[in-house]
Amino acid sequence: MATKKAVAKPSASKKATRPNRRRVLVLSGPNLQLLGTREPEIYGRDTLDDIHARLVARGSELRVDVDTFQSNHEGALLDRIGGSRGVYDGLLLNAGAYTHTSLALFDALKAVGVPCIEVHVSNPEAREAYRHKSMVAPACVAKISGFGPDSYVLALEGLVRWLDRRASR
Ligand SMILES: O=C1C[C@@](O)(C(=O)O)C[C@@H](O)[C@@H]1O
Repeated sequence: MATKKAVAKPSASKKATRPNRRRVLVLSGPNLQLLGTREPEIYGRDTLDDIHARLVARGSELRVDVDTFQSNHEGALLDRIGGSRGVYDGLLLNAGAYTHTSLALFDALKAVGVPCIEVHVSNPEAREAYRHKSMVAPACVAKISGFGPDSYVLALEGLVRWLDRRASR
């Protein structure tokens, strides 16, 4: 008697396909090159290079290639965001003081539609009133702030979860 082999049907829950590797661009704005010596009681003692090294290491555990960029110039940040569509799966953006002023950064994020997590080392909402308003927040999928230099790594982990969840929908 011929026996039928059971063939497993793909279930809805198996739909999630995880891409092999992802690419994430980490952008830091004005004065963040001074981390390490800048008001350490607020920002801690890690340099931006320390943070970038940790992001690259965590990224390789998460199968994410991490590129990093810092600039004090709004236009340079805009150029990197503007060139990110189709190149990067996601962005992390600590726009520094431009967070509170830059309609142009908001517009750039909206224009490219690449998912972005807003990042802050400090917790701006717990500081001076002029830091409470974020121009970029409405163009971001989430925000991580107040964890010191760990904010960047937590934001990378959060972005990966966000991308995984989107891929499984
Ligand atoms: O430059 C910065 C750093 C910051 O973005 C942060 O990472 O905590 C917070 C901003 O208010 C400030 O202008």
